[in-house]
Amino acid sequence: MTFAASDPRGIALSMSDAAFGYAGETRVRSLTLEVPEGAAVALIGPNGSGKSTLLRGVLGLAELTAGSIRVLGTSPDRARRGVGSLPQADTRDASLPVTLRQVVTMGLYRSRGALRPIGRAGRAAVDGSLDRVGLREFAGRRFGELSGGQQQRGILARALVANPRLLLLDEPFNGLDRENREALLHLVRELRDEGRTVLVSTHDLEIAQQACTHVLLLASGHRPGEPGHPAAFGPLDEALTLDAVQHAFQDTTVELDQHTVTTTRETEV
Ligand SMILES: Nc1ncnc2c1ncn2[C@@H]1O[C@H](COP(=O)(O)OP(=O)(O)OP(=O)(O)O)[C@@H](O)[C@H]1O
Repeated sequence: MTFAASDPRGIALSMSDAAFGYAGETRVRSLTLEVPEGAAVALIGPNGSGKSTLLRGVLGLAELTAGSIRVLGTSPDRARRGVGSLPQADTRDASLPVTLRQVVTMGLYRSRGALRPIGRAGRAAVDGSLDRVGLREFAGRRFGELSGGQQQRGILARALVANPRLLLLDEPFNGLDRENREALLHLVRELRDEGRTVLVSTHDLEIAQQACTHVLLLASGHRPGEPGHPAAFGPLDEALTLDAVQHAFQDTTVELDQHTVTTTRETEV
């Protein structure tokens, strides 16, 4: 199924001065943005700037400590059925004795409930999702025996199986070899072309340029422990400027348009 963008396009995600955090403590703040349906947003920022926290906020798993958020026209909790997510690789437990097919099938539980039989349509959705990431032949393998790149694609198949309108991918390119990276870039473009909305966090500006329509650059707080905040948001060619990158990546080296940019930390706050 595709979600062809109507004209004018719907808004998949909006935030108004939103802030997210844990136990009442804000970790990323001042988020005001509208993401049109069918956009692919690269979420870029240094370690600790709040990329994962923001993605968890969209899922309703991090606390909204200020402002407001609407996901697919409703609250994060109500929107969950329409949202697929790929958490960061280090948060997964690959030791469970389950097959790849079982892992992907878990992606259907949210929409059907774990106790209802999956049925023919569900099995077809699982097969389709495995085909999509090129892993159908590995369906019966134990998940923990697959390579890191294959596990990543397996989790992506789990995120896709319930036909989500919004996909949240947390650092999906980390640790991928060139072949897996190209396949994933291709898939992100394909999902976008189908009218789905994608938010993908990455440290890699090249990925943003190759697969995304929009960029949200996050900067760390001015002092250690302060929450991250946006340095820029908008269509890629407007928002991904050297100034914004320098603001976001203070005191680090990044690459933009094949140029290596070394930025220095501002002494003023
Ligand atoms: N579950 C949690 N409970 C409390 N604080 C947390 C939790 N998860 C993250 N944080 C804190 O929130 C801040 C932002 O972390 P977050 O993981 O969102 O950043 P990030 O930009 O995704 O970083 P990275 O690029 O390293 O993954 C950090 O100070 C981190 O210590």
